[in-house]
This record gives sequence, C-alpha cells and structure tokens, in this order.
Amino acid sequence: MTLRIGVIGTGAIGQEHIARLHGKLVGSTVTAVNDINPEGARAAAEKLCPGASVHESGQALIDDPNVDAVVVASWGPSHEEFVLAAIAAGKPVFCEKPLATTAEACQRIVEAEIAGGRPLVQVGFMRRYDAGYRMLKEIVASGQIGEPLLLHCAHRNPSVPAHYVGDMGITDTFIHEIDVLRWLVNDDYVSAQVIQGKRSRHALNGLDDPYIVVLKTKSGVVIDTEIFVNCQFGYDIQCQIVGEDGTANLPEPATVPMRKNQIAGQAIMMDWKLRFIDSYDVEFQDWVNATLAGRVDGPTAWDGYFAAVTSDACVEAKRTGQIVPIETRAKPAFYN
Ligand SMILES: NC(=O)C1=CN([C@@H]2O[C@H](COP(=O)(O)OP(=O)(O)OC[C@H]3O[C@@H](n4cnc5c(N)ncnc54)[C@H](O)[C@@H]3O)[C@@H](O)[C@H]2O)C=CC1
Ligand SMILES: O=C1[C@@H](O)[C@H](O)[C@@H](O)[C@H](O)[C@H]1O
Repeated sequence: MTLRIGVIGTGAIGQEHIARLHGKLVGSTVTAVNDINPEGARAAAEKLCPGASVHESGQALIDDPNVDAVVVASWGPSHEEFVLAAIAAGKPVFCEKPLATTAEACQRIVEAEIAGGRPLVQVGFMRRYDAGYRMLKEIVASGQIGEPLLLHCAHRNPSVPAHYVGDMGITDTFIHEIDVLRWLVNDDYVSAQVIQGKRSRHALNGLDDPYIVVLKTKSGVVIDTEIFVNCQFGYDIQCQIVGEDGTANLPEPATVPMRKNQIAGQAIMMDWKLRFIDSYDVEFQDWVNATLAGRVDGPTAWDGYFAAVTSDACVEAKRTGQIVPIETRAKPAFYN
C-alpha cells in the first residue's frame, strides 16, 4: 500500500521533504501541496511531484480525499491551525518543529489528539534518527561511561537570514537540543538559565548572539549549550557527555580528510540540510511505515508540548537573567 501525502509549506524544508517522500523513500507519494505563496507551490509541484494537486488553502488540502496523511512544513505560527485541522479530519500528521509556537497551543493539540482517541501526531525532531546521536544513546544505555553527570553542547550556524530575529535562537534553533538531549539522557528538565555572551559583530537586527543555556534535569544532570548562529565557519553541532567513568562525544559527520595548501584537515559542513540528510530520510521512512501500520512511533505531541514549555522557560530566563523552573502538566497515560 502507498501512503498518499499532502505537504503544506513548499519552502526550503518542504521541498526537501517532498523530494524524499515522492521518489526516494518506499511506500509514499505526494499527491497534493499548498503554500500561501501559490506560485511557489505550483513550481515545487512541477519540479518535484508533477501531477500533484495544488490547493488554495491548507484546509482544502487536508479535506482532499486523495490525501491520507499530512506533512506540515510551513512557518511555526501556522502549525497549530493545520495540526488541529488534520486531527479533526482524523488524518495522521507529521509537523515540522516546533509543534506550535507556545506551550498553550501545544496543549490544545495534545487535548485534541487525546479527545480523538488515537495517536495521529508526530513532531519533526529528526536528531533522534541521527546515527551519531543513536550511538551516543546506546553508549549511555549500556552503562559504559557510568551515569551521565554533565553535558557540554554547541549549536552553531554559519549565519542566519534577515527574518531570523528575537528569541529564535531558542524557539527555532535550541529547540532541537531541548528535545534530543532529554531523549538522550532519558530525563526531564527542571530549570533553565541563560548566560549572554559578548555580542558578535556579525549579529544583525539586534539579535543576541552568542549565549549559553544551562538546563538542569530531575536527576541533577547539568547541560550547557552554546548557541551561536553567526559563527561564520560552518554548521557545527557538538555534544559531549561526561559520565562517572568516562566521556562520550557525538561523532563528527564523515568527510574526507585532505592535505592541501599547508593544511591537513577535514571540511566542515555549512548547511543543516546536508548535516542531517540521513536522519531526515530515516525519520520519514519510519513515519511512513508506522503511519501505514496505524501507529505513531516517533516524537509525539507530548514531546512537542514538553519542548515548548522548556523553550518558554528559556526565553523567560534569557529575558530576566534568572534561573527559571520548568513545570509541565502530568503526562497523560495516552502517551505512555
Ligand atoms: N527539522 C529541521 O531540521 C528543520 C525544521 N525546519 C522547520 O520547518 C518549518 C519551515 O521552515 P523553512 O522551510 O526553513 O522555512 P521557509 O520560509 O523556507 O518555508 C516555509 C514555507 O511555508 C509557507 N507558509 C507560511 N505560512 C503558511 C501558511 N499559513 N499556509 C501555507 N504555507 C505557508 C511559506 O510561504 C514558505 O514557502 C519551520 O517550522 C522550521 O522551524 C526548518 C529547517 C530545518
Ligand atoms: O531547524 C533548523 C533551522 O530552522 C534553524 O534556524 C537552525 O538554527 C537549525 O540549525 C536548523 O536545524
């Protein structure tokens, strides 16, 4: 059986996902697209999934009888509307991160999904599917480095576009660490603190860049993460776990070591699309397979909600300079 998918949002990542769901992966085809920029949607359909319907609204796409499941890859503020509409239509929905831009909006999605009585929502936290993070998780689970005590992480982008403003360092960028680190150490967060760095001359539009976020978990693990989105030199994701009996580092992505121009070294990637390309493929193949089997196996709406609560606390910690508690509702049994 083939899963017929409608994709809302045909921008950068929407096009990446259409290409993998229409031709690269097994068991899926893209039958419909929509974007508030209709020209963009038409061009994406022509190039990547010829013959797909181009709908005038996200709701029309969700209502299309030739759409079995929906991928939401539009801007964050539109996610809640489309995820709720897909749940109302009883259709499985994969939503790019963030699930929604506030914890309250995520809570509404959680409540709608539970009221519908069956799991339908998966959130695009693709790092859980990255081979490097999976190896790290296995090391932790095997006990080889003992109990994790500290994590030192970095999320560096070479630069960001002009529309990247305000607290997007947390809501758009650090949100990946918020999800994957909690999954990695199998623990939840209890507090957040933000320490501003000296502002880079490359930071535009009043952006604070770089800074360090410190999260503490229930069991006492302390996690520091540098967020630096104008680092210039590359797309650089780091994670070191310090355990009782040793340390473990996220492996660097494979690139060819070269000797040239008096330098022996390896190229650093510049683009998130390339750095995580394998994990997007694994993530979507898993989603297609699980959806065809009537399950959600990946990050759930609850994970999206937890990330949003943590992200809100980080934003407050950044604004106030205080250590802010992270308090969520009790996890519903639906997500166990
Ligand atoms: N998992 C990951 O690694 C990544 C996830 N993302 C997430 O994917 C989403 C999209 O990001 P990008 O593709 O980078 O942005 P983008 O700006 O390249 O594309 C977004 C598209 O959504 C469309 N759009 C916006 N509002 C809409 C609405 N109400 N209805 C229909 N279309 C609408 C825009 O016209 C645009 O074509 C964001 O939530 C972002 O956080 C983005 C990059 C990487
Ligand atoms: O998700 C992503 C972007 O939306 C975000 O803007 C970047 O900072 C992240 O590195 C990338 O993974």
